[in-house]
Amino acid sequence: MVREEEEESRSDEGVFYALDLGGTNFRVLRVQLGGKAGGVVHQEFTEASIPPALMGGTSDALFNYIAEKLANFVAAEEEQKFHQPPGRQRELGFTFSFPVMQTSINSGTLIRWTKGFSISDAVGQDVVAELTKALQRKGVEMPVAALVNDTIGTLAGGRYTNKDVAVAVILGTGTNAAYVERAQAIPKWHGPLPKSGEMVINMEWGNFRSLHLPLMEYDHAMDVESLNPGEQISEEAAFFGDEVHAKLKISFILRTPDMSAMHHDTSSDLRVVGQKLKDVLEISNTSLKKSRIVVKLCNIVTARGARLAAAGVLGILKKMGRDSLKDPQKTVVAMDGGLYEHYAEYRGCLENTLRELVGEETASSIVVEHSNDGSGIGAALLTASHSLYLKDKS
Ligand SMILES: Nc1ncnc2c1ncn2[C@@H]1O[C@H](COP(=O)(O)OP(=O)(O)O)[C@@H](O)[C@H]1O
Repeated sequence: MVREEEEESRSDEGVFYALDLGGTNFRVLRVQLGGKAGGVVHQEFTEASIPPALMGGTSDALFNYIAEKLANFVAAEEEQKFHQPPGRQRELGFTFSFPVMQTSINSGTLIRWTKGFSISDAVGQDVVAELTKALQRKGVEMPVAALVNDTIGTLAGGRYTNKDVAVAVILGTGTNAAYVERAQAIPKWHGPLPKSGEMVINMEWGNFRSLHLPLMEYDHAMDVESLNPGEQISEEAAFFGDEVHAKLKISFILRTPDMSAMHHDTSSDLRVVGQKLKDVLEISNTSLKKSRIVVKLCNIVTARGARLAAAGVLGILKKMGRDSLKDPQKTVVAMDGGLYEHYAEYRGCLENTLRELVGEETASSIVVEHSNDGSGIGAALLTASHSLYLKDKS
């Protein structure tokens, strides 16, 4: 839970940095905030992927790599574009989207890795301290003022420009959601109530389990397979001939962008499907009939994922009492993540399902919006509102 304090922070101005590590890619963002009415004056970012070897190495190796990219980006800051009020240090917001036990606004211990990372010596460590040490090793003196989850960052970034943003959903390598809740509706909160009367809930909905969403045999197979690769491969079907092709036995060989390309193949002979099967799986000469079945399969898998995500959003809207609005008040759901952004069929199915679930009348008051890197801006804003510099001066 994070207290809603952005409102008071708008007097902040200066250069803020945000670093976003949430999966296969990480981004570094530089923002010039223009004070009370100025908003975001300038922003620049750079992106890099995490080399697979570093995803399973040591904490130092990962954070050294990140610190080096950040150091290079900071060194490239141009004086003509970015101005820092005199005597004020640049500060950093760290968006770290893995399960963390947050111990303060700028510290938190890693509970476990997800999304393909497995760096055992980082588990149980304060990720802000790990990052800070690496920055110091690279000669970057930039305090980390806020540790943020990407859903929280997206919510804060979205709300900064549009007060109707009340929900943020990430659909990328992983998935999660956050929303604005009435503080009084949070039984486990016994502290003082925030002035706004609202708090933000980070749902960590990737861990959601419910009897209402039964796991299918394929879910179990995938779960087991992800821990013990190679042990749970179904060889019952021989769809592409009498034998199961060798590449089909390799877990996770078919990446979402390839599946998406096949799903969106509009050519009359489904040549993208044929090409992908050949390139990725080394299966050639697939008949048109079989290619059509492959597209249908892509559709089944996508529709299930999209409908589950829509059900999750409906759950939030119900909890907020916004699932049957008849008045013109809008509820904006800020979405981000590569899956939502790039997979048009997925995105369309999610939005149609949500409309179907809330009904036409309410659908007009629910707006699903792509928040383009709202998370980075949000992290920079939260950094500004929790500035260590301001704390020191007050
Ligand atoms: N062209 C694409 N079509 C479908 N899915 C895509 C495409 N490009 C990326 N993705 C999905 O987006 C995910 C990356 O999401 P992103 O939000 O960029 O990063 P991350 O969650 O790793 O920080 C990939 O794992 C992949 O599933």
